[in-house]
Amino acid sequence: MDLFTIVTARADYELGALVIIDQTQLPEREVYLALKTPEEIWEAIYLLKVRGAPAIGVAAAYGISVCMQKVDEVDDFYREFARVKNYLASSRPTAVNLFTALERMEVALLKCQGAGVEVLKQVLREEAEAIRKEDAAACRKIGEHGLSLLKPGMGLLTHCNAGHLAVSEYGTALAPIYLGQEQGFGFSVFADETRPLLQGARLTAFELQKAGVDVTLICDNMASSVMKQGWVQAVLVGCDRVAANGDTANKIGTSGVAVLAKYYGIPFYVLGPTSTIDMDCPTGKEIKIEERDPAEVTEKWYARRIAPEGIHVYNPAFDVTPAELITAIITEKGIAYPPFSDTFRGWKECK
Ligand SMILES: CSC[C@@H](O)[C@@H](O)C(=O)COP(=O)(O)O
Repeated sequence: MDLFTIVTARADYELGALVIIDQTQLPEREVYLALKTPEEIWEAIYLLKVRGAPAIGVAAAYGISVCMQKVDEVDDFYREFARVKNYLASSRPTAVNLFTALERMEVALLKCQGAGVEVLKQVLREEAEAIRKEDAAACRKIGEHGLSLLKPGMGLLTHCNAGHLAVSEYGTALAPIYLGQEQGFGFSVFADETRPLLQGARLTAFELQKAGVDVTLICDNMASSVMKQGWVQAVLVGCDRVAANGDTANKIGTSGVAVLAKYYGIPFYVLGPTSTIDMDCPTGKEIKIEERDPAEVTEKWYARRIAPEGIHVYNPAFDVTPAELITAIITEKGIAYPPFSDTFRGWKECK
């Protein structure tokens, strides 16, 4: 698929850079950035130039690997690794993939204590690549499991962007849609624009249109109207962190869509890799919700300021959908139905 030629994040070791497509410039321009320092990588994650839970994890893994290729003293290696790891981990708090990817890189490194610096660099390169490949493979499986719950001709609704740009290849929430497209399912998809940063309008609409899917963009406050008219038979959303009880953090506005789906009797599906399930987080209450710059609400993306100067703004980037509103959670390992925790435990135990 033409869409899949877009590279969300990759390491270019000759250039000494993490290369990403700048998602803030989509859909107008497909611009790639070569990020060479921890500061540039931190800023790209913070400013959502690379975003989406798995993509942030992959970018951080490649990013730290690229930065560590420049360290030649074995004595400095572990100290510098810890410094860059902690720094990158401070870029965004909610998506667990950022932390698990960086932890995995550290574990790989710690297994090689006593090795020479070239071995350590190689280990980081391999681990980062393994993280990306596992995510891509998980997406395909998520798509297959998700598609088994859908029927040809269905109307679907999605919020934010959990597609190719947020992971790689099929994405998570969009994976059944891409697989269905390949198999002639003829879905019609409603993409919520997703205020305030418009990931739905800028990214999901772009992706689905490029893939030839029948997609209609709606403002967030139109979801109830399209559901009421019977145009939506299932909601598919991604996730940034799933607590052990199934409470799910995803882009702000997701919980509102879940409430609407419950009201209209529409199944509400959460799709993501098992790496997004955080068994150390018992419920959604323990998930840290990122709060962002008020300017994202008052002026960003608009030609002029749209709110009075000095207005108080509350700008949480995510919200938590309670497990009781979720019909099923679909991962690469299968489909979990409520109560979710036993299934999660089984998945986590058999790695
Ligand atoms: C497969 S991506 C899943 C989630 O990360 C996605 O739905 C989302 O909320 C992204 O938020 P963002 O702030 O754009 O990083």
